[in-house]
Order: sequence, then C-alpha cells, then structure tokens
Amino acid sequence: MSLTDDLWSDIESIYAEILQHPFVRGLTDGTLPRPAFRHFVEQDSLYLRDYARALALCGARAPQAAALQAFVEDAVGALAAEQEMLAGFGAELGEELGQLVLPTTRAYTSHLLAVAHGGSYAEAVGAVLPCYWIYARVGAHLLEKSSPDRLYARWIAAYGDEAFQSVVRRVLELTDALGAEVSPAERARMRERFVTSSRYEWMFWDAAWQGERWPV
Ligand SMILES: Cc1ncc(CO)c(N)n1
Repeated sequence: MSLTDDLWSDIESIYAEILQHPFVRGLTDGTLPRPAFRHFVEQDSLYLRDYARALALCGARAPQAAALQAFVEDAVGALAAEQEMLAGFGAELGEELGQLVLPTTRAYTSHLLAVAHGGSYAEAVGAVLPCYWIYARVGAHLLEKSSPDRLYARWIAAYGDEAFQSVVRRVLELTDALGAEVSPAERARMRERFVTSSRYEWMFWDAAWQGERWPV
C-alpha cells in the first residue's frame, strides 16, 4: 500500500465522524447557526497564521527544491486564506472578530508547530497533511450539495474548487515519494502525527459548534 493509502485508512472513522458532525451537516442544509460559523471563522483566521508558519518550516526543511517550493507556496496560500477569512467572511459577520486563541486552536497549532520544529521532516509532513487532505475531501463532498446559505456556499466553494484540489494532489504525491524512502519506524511516527492532527480537525469543528471558551 502507498503511504497515503495507509494514512487514509488510519483516519477513515475520524473522517466519517467529521461528515456526520452537526457543524458540517449544518453548512450544507443551511441550519448552522451564525454564531457557530462566526466562532469558526474567528478561530480559523488565528489558526491559519500558525499553520502558515508550520508549512514554511516544512518548506525550509524539505530536502528537495520541488517540496521547498510547494510548501512555501502553500504557506503564502494559507496567509491569503487568513486574509480572506478576515476580509471576506469577517466583514459579513458584523462586529470585529475576536483575537483570543481558544483551547482547541491553541492545542492544534501547538501540535503542528511542535512537530514542525522538533520532529523530523517526514513527521512534519505527516502532521500538516490532514489540514490539506481533510479540507479537500470535505470541500469536494459538500460541493455536491452546496448550501442555500450564500455565506456557507462561498466557504464550500473555496475548499471544493479545483485550485485547492490540485494543491492537495501535489502534496499527496510528495508524501508518497517520501513514503518510498522512510524507515518503518519513521513511517509509524508519520502515521501517529497524521492521526493526531486529524483528531484535532474534528475537534476544531466541534469547538465552534459548542462555542468553546477557556473555563477560567
Ligand atoms: C482547522 C483548519 N484545518 C485546515 C484548513 C485548510 O487548510 C483550515 N482552513 N482550517
């Protein structure tokens, strides 16, 4: 099995839970309450800044120029997405978005940055991959249904669209090339990082749905 086949088989059940989540279902049927979407947009704009840092680190550590270029381009893409969250969606959501990084966002970005700084290059790729791949799969899935809500339809279009899908294909190819080189122990570590990030992806939607706050 290719590395990406192994990775996806590890998160099949997490992915199924993401598609079932009321936040995700609420995007397509339009029932998602605005405050939950607002929570998501606010936290995602904060997330994207650190995600861009993690991608830039992957790029800096990549042994080959093609991977350096891919990750650095995607870091710039994540910063553009941050601006789109703030300007494009934030403006429509009324009041200025908050700046407080909430627990799940902090936990997820801390995980990404810890692995990107302290793990191997391959582990760093394992950690960032769910951010690409789960959004591409969720985006493509939701695109089939779109949404009666104009704002949600726009969010779906951004992640379902072909430009994002091709960015994700490039990183999947690069991951499989890496899979052919790494030791079994390294492959196991990549899988662990990948599963952890995937769990955080589910938690990120759930935090917005629950209106997560710091308890004290
Ligand atoms: C939490 C999260 N994961 C992944 C993406 C897409 O890269 C995003 N915008 N937000």
